[in-house]
Amino acid sequence: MAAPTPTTAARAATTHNRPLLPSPRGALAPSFLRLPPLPRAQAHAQRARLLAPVAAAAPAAPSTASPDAPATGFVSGKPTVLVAEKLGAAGLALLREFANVDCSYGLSPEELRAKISLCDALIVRSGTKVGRDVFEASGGRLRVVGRAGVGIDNVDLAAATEHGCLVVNAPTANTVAAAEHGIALLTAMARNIAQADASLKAGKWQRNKYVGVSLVGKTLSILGFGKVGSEVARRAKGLGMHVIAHDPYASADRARAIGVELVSMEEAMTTADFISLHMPLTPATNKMLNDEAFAKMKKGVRIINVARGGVIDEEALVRALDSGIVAQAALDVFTKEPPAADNKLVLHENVTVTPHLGASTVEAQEGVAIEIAEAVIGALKGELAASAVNAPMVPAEVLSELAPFVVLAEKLGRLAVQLVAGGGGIKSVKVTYASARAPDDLDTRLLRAMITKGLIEPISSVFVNLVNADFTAKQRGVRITEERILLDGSPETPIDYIQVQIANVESKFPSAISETGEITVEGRVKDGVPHLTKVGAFQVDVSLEGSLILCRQVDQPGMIGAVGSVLGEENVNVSFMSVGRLAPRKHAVMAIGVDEEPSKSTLTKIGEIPAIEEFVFLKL
Ligand SMILES: NC(=O)C1=CN([C@@H]2O[C@H](COP(=O)(O)OP(=O)(O)OC[C@H]3O[C@@H](n4cnc5c(N)ncnc54)[C@H](O)[C@@H]3O)[C@@H](O)[C@H]2O)C=CC1
Ligand SMILES: O=C(O)C(=O)COP(=O)(O)O
Repeated sequence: MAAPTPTTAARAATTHNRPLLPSPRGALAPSFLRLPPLPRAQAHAQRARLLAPVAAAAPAAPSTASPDAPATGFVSGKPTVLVAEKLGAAGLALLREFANVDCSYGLSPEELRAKISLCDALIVRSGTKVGRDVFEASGGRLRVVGRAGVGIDNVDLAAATEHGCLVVNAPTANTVAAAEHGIALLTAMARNIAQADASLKAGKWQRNKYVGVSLVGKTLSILGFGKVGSEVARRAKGLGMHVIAHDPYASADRARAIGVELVSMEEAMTTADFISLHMPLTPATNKMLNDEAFAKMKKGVRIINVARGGVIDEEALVRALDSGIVAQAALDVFTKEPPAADNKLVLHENVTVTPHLGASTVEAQEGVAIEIAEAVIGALKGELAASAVNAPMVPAEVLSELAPFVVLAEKLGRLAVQLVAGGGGIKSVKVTYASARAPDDLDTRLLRAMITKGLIEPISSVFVNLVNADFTAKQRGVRITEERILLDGSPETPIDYIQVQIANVESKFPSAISETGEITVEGRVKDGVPHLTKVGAFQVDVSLEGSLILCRQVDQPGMIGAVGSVLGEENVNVSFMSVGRLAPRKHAVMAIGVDEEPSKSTLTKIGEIPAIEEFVFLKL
C-alpha cells in the first residue's frame, strides 16, 4: 500500500524541548492508572522495555551495589523503601509484601542523607524536606519519592527530575478530610469554639464575650477551586452560604454544576465575608495574601487556611488582624512548621490554630497510605503512575496503543546515533511523526523521551528515563525539534511513520545521509513489530529485532548470497534481509537483520566482498 501523502497545509513544526513535567493540575489527576495487560507476548516484552527506565535501569549506588546483585535491578533482590513519616498500617502492609521497609520516623537531615543511598524509594508526608542534598546523597539509587498526601512543596522537583527520580503523590485520599477540617475551622472560628472552650476550662463563664457570627447568607470566597476547594464549596452551600471562587485554571462548567460562580481575584477578595484558601504553594501563590491584598478586603473579613502557610504573608496577617481588617483567622498550616513558640499568629486571641491536621483522620490516613504504597510499588515495578508529578502521564489505553511505536522510537534513536562518525557532537535532531491524527490527538512526549534515550544512552554513561529525558538532552546541548506531518486517511493507526534526522554531522555510513544532508532513519510499525523502512534516501524493510548490518553496494546479482554465506559460515543467523535501491544496477543499500553479533573477522570478510562499498554494524 502506498504511503498516504502529506497535506502541505498541515505540515506543522511543533514544540522544541517541551518540558516533560505535567502541569500541577494535570499532575493531580483523580484516577489511579494502571497498565492493562497488552494483548500479545511480544507487546508484553515491549511494554517491559518501555517501562524499564524507572524500574530496573537506574544505576545502583556504587557504594552499596553488590557485584552479584540479582536481575531484579534492586541491590538486595527486593527494593528498600524508607518510610520517613508515620504511614497507615494498610499501606505499610502492602509495601512489606513487595519491599524491605525501613520505618524511621523523625530523622534529622543528616540522618536522612546518610540512609538514602541504601534506599530505592522514600515515602514522606509534609514534615520531611526532600531537597537537592537528598538526591545528591542517594548516589543514583533513589528511584521514587512518594509523597503520602497532596502538597509536594517539600520536595525539590527540579532536583528529582535531574536525578531521574520519579515523584508520585497521593492526590485524592485526603481531599474530604481537608475539606471537613476547613469547614470545622470555619464554624469553630465563627462561634469562637476554641476560645470559649479554653475560657470555660479556665473556670470562666463568658457568654457575652463569645458572641459569634452567623454563616447563612454570608459570602464565602474560595481561592483555589480544586479538589479540596470544591468539596468545601459543597459543604458551605449546605450551610446556606453564598459561595464564589477564584481559580485561574478551573472550569466554569464544573463550578456552575455545584452552584458556585467563578470570579476574578479582585472580586473574590473585595466581596467576601469569609475567604478560604485551597491552592498549592507555588512561586505564584507564595504570599498571595499580603498587605496589598488585605487592604482590598471588606473590614471584618475572616480567613481560613488549610492549604499552605506560605500563601499568606504571616506578618501582614498579624497587621491586618491588629488593624481590624481581618476579624478572625483559622489556620491549620504555617510558613514554618512547627511554628516558633512566640509566633504572633498562634498566640493571637482572634486566631484559631491546629497543627496541620487537615489530612489527619483515621480514614484519610489509611486511604493515603494505600494510595501512596500502590503508587510507589507501581513505580518500582516500572509502571507509569497517574499520580506521577514529574513525568508524563499517559492514559493506559494510549500507552497500550503507543507501545510498539515507543519501541520503534528508541530503536530509531539508537540507529541514528550509531550512524554518526565518532558517535558524539550531536546538537540538532529533528523528529517527524507522520500521522492522520490531529496534533492535539497525539501526545508525543513518551516517544520523544524514548528517542532521546536511544540517542544518548549508546554514547554515554547517562541513564535516561521518562523523567529526565528532556533535561538530559538539554544538558548535553542536544536540541530536539518535533514536526508533524498530517496525512490524509484513517486516524485509526496513531502513527504512519517516524523519522529521526541528525543534522550537521558526518556519518560512518555516508549512504545514511539524505539529499538534504542529515543522517536519516525512518521506521514504521507493521503487525505490531517495529521496522526500519528508510536509511538516507534508500527504502528498506527490516524488522528491528536483534542487530543490523547495513551495506552499500553496486546493485548486482549474487550480493545477498555473498553476504549471507559469510554470515552462515560463522553461524550468524540472518533474521531479515532487504535491499533498497535508487535504480536497477545502480547503488543499493542492503539491510540485514542478524540474531547474533558477528565477530570482527566476519565483519572484515563482509567488507572485503568486492561490490560492497561501505557497511556498518549497528546494535539495536
Ligand atoms: N492541611 C492539610 O493537611 C492539607 C492541605 N492540603 C493542601 O490543600 C491545597 C489544595 O489541595 P487539592 O485541592 O487537593 O489540590 P488541587 O490541585 O485539586 O487544587 C488546587 C487548585 O488551586 C488552583 N490554583 C493554582 N494556582 C492558583 C492561584 N494562583 N489562584 C487560585 N487558584 C489557584 C489550581 O488550579 C487547582 O484547581 C494544597 O495546597 C494542598 O497541599 C491538601 C490536603 C490536606
Ligand atoms: O496532603 C497535603 O497536602 C497535606 O498537607 C497533608 O499533610 P500531611 O500528610 O498530614 O503531613
